[in-house]
Amino acid sequence: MTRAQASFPIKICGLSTPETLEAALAAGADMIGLVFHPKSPRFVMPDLASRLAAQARGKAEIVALTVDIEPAKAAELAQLLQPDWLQLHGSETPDAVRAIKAATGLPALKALGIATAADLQRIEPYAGSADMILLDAKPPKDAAYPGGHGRPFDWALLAGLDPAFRFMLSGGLDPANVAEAIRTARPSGVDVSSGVESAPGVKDVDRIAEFVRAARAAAQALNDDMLKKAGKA
Ligand SMILES: O=C(O)c1ccccc1NCC(=O)[C@H](O)[C@H](O)COP(=O)(O)O
Repeated sequence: MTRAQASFPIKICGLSTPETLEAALAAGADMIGLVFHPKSPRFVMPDLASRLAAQARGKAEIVALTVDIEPAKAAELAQLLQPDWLQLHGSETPDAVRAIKAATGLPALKALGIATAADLQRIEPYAGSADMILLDAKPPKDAAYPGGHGRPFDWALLAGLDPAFRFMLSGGLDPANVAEAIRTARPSGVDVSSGVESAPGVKDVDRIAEFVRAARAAAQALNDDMLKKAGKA
């Protein structure tokens, strides 16, 4: 079990400079995401990605974000970057997730876009393949890339999920709304990109620190509440 699977992971995605990565590490982020989708404003070239990964290694889990990557390419990326996780943010089927995992030996964080209650039925087929599910907003119809658009979805849709199901929540989270999102959706972790930026692809060190602080406090309050309800506090 990785650190992220054992705790309430807070992930800062789309980091692309040593300074903003340092801010995420100093704030106590558990996971940092590097985006390998060329159409993204957060895309990092392999050389820079390797340097950022070296900076983060041992301090936070490194997540390589890909979109519909072929297993052989994923194996090359895994060899180059030695990440702790692959985030699969395209339309990868459960079989594709299995093939990518077999080629890389890495755990998979599979992103699923949620807009309506019917979308929740897409979770179950990944039970035997993805190591963690990330429930995200769907991208705008004409989007050039499939994530990181800063759009929230209706968190109340998740209230009926089995409390034992561990998932990460993302989509339009920011320092001001993350506490409410955690109270409503009761996720096992959170992920942010746009909400800690001043412009697409430009991370803001103060917003990163505020986000981690707010998410950590809300996760602690959620945990206290669950212990209280279970009669353990
Ligand atoms: O961030 C991107 O540019 C990106 C490109 C292609 C696929 C996914 C991408 N981002 C995903 C994320 O950053 C997060 O996992 C998540 O969707 C949160 O994004 P945001 O709503 O911007 O906080």
